[in-house]
Amino acid sequence: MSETVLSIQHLSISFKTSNGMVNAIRGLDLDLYKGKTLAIVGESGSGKSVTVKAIMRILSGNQKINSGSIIFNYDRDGEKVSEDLLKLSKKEMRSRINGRRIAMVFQDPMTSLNPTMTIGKQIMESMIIHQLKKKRTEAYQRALELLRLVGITDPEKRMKNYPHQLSGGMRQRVVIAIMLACDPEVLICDEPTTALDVTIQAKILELIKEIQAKTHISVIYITHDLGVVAKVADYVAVMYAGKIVERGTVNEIFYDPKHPYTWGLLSSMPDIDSENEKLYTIPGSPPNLLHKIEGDAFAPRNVHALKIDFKQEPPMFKVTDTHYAATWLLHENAPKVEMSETLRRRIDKVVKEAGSPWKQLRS
Ligand SMILES: Nc1ncnc2c1ncn2[C@@H]1O[C@H](COP(=O)(O)OP(=O)(O)OP(=O)(O)O)[C@@H](O)[C@H]1O
Repeated sequence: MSETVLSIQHLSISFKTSNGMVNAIRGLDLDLYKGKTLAIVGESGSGKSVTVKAIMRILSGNQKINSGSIIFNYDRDGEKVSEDLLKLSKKEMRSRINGRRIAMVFQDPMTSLNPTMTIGKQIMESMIIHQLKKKRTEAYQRALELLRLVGITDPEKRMKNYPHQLSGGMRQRVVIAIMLACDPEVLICDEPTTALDVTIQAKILELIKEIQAKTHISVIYITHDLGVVAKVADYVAVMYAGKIVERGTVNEIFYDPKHPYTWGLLSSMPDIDSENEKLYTIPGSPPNLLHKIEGDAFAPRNVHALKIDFKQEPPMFKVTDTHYAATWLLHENAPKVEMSETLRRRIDKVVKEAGSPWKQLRS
């Protein structure tokens, strides 16, 4: 296993609201490895965005970090540095980390672009702000190089364009170029293709993979689209109600999932033939995070729940060195419950058809 770039340990975050404290992240542990892609998946409200915003330290003012650390390991002038991002001031985050070493691509490219500035200027600005030593001519050459890297033809001409002169897919490419301008160690992608049409989505995903192969950047992908996960991820973390309930390599999560919630997510993902089939949806809805959760947060929705699930939270059981799941079904005394035959058959089918893209799931 490669080096750990980011390590989140025992993270707990609440938000103060007029109804009380929302316990959005309830003890989260997660590692990102150098040069690898980690996909964080889960239903809406499971805490994916809050997790990555905590890394960037861009949570809203009503946030309260109750405990935990986010250790970032990187090279600074040839020296290995290990810092807890939660201990840095906002100013330090802005000047040394955000955009410089950890960059984020959002769903809507316009949130990251300045409509009144040419794209060339925006890419160069990013380099000049963060790497003061760069000369303008050097920055110009590097901007051209980055536009080529993200697949933009005729970059000299494009440098003079304003964002509104580009298509949605092109804008997202430009955002990626801006984010790469400072050679960050980590790129966080928050549903970066959701706003784009399906063919453009595939191209952007391909692009991020190509860039990763060239630059060995580490990528965190947050999405509720398992089709995207199958295409981009090396590792997958499944989130439910502010916790990681299963994590493993992409193969382990797709072909040997252990948590009933992961079974549910995989079952609700359409394959190419299920166009006219009624898709499975996980019964019930996620818990209200304003209230204290007894036992396993997924228990009320889990048809395989055991008595203990309603009383005691399951620990992370080890399946392999890379695969862990928080379900009492993995306890040695638990009854033997496997994923349904239908899901097994579907997964087998998809494995056989590997390479054929699963239809995009959008919820
Ligand atoms: N500023 C805030 N104030 C109060 N609650 C918040 C705030 N931000 C997030 N939350 C709550 O934290 C929980 C996790 O939200 P988060 O946005 O991380 O979910 P998500 O998994 O990213 O969902 P989606 O896929 O819809 O983006 C939700 O219950 C949400 O309502």
